[in-house]
Amino acid sequence: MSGRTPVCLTIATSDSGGGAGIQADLKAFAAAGVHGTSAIVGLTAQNTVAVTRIVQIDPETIVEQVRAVVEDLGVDAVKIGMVGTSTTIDAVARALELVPADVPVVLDPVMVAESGARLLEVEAHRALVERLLPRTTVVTPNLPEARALVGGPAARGDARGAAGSAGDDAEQLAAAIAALGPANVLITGGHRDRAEDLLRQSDGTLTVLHGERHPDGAAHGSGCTHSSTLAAQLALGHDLVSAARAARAIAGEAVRQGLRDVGRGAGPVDVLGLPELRLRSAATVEAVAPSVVERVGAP
Ligand SMILES: Nc1ncnc2c1ncn2[C@@H]1O[C@H](COP(=O)(O)OP(=O)(O)O)[C@@H](O)[C@H]1O
Ligand SMILES: Cc1ncc(COP(=O)(O)OP(=O)(O)O)c(N)n1
Repeated sequence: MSGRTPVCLTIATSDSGGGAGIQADLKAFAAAGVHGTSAIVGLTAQNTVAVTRIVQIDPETIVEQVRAVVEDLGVDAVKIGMVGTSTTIDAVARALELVPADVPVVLDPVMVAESGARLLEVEAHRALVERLLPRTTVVTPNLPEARALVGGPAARGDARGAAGSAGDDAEQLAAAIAALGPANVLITGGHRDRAEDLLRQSDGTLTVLHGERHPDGAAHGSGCTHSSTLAAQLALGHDLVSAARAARAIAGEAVRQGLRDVGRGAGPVDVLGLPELRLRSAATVEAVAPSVVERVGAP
């Protein structure tokens, strides 16, 4: 990698609760040391227990946001998150034509929130498969989303699904999804017994990415954090297996140190290590600007 700061672009939806979506993506980019940019395709009124409203951004504004970023800052990797409707998917597909063909695209096929709300209209599944998967470098479904992509039961409205058993169908699902056009498939492990991610590369090679399962309770945004970290690692120039390993480790750590004291539902993951940052920023202000501290403290 050259000395230039890598730039990542998230094309996704805002989560007003700050746990998932655009907000999680920008935090994951920052944690990885890349510059984060965004094309916001929709807004959710969302907290840790519910999604109460979803609004889509108009298609031309979506395309224009991507154009503005590509033409000036350049893009080293793209992450696509919640896209919501087929009209938005169509705009995202048009916007991707502005991104150079050799730039990796990570697609997180977001369908259902941790709180249970549906985030992708059922009629939009087909558009996601037909318009976005063929331009995708790595698609990162969780197990229920993987089933839905190949037309399984999750497509009928239970995309959250049950945790897979030790003998779940991840390998067969990865092969079936690969046939739909993405270069590589990474089935994430949050819904699998051992929280193992499974990577299927374009040549059919399978790699299991092991990691500890941490107690649930603060996993809101784990999928967004995972896919954004993966995009950032690719932007940094790492090969796919190393990038997938880093994404598994960092998403797992973000769940482990997740904010169980924030919200009444599943708390947001913490990819930045906020308690440590709080301590560090207090010490830094003392160290670099004692006069400011004195002035703030003065009557
Ligand atoms: N409880 C957990 N402990 C450790 N890692 C987890 C846990 N839940 C999810 N992960 C990791 O976080 C990433 C996102 O996984 P997943 O939960 O499957 O996605 P989503 O949030 O889209 O449902 C994966 O790398 C997964 O292995
Ligand atoms: C606006 C928005 N985008 C994505 C999600 C889903 O986030 P994800 O990390 O995939 O999964 P959960 O944390 O919700 O399980 C969302 N809720 N909102």
